[in-house]
Amino acid sequence: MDSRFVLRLSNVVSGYSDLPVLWGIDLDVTENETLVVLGANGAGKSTMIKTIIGELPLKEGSIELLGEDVGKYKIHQRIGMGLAYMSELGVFPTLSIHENLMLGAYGLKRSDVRHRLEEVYSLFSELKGRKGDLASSLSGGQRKLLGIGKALMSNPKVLVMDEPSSGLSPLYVKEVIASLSTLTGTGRAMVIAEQNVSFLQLSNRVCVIEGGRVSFEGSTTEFENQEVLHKAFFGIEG
Ligand SMILES: Nc1ncnc2c1ncn2[C@@H]1O[C@H](COP(=O)(O)OP(=O)(O)OP(=O)(O)O)[C@@H](O)[C@H]1O
Repeated sequence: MDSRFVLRLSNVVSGYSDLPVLWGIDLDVTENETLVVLGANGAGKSTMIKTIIGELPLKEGSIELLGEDVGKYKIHQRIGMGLAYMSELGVFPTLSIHENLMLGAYGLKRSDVRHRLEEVYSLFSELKGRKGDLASSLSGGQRKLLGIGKALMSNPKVLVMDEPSSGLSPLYVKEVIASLSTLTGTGRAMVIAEQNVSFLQLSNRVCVIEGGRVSFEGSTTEFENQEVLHKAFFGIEG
């Protein structure tokens, strides 16, 4: 087993009923890497994220997290091993920013909690100034940041996100990208499923899903040099 891979999907087949949505996905993510998973509506991006975190069972294939086969592990077991999932559904509007972050610290030692809070507040200083405010008072972009901050409380090795841009205006998308850029190269791998190509600013590698299959996988530079893909996603000649 190659320890450089923090996450490895081999021949992953999964879906919601008897008919698979993902048809044999192979994908490796190395530590410190930011992988952006692109694809059109219905391509299978969310299904892939749900399968990685353990919300959907594997029909075939395997998933390794930090060298361990986690295919049969439940979500909480994967999270305990170093996987985190950013979801805005995990942000509770009637709780304060601080209380939301503390929910992400479940099971941590008190001294670790202090360190984790310091890191999250230093990454997202606008949350720090509003610790006591209800999450419901945050803007859409700030709510996403709180979701990311909450996921970071467990100090994950692999952070996965499903469309962090959804529902955000271009200005807030910029804000989220700027905040995520402070996370790149901090020893964590990030897997970001997106339709918004602005997220390529963050990525080292790109994976394109079409009809539940990987149609491209390579460096961001390679992706940008692929005229057909470039045109398909940017709508312009490469
Ligand atoms: N809960 C579900 N039950 C049955 N089929 C589903 C379910 N969720 C998604 N699908 C189907 O799985 C396929 C892939 O959907 P998925 O949500 O993974 O795509 P996506 O690439 O994330 O798209 P989008 O960008 O629109 O969110 C689609 O055909 C969709 O209809």
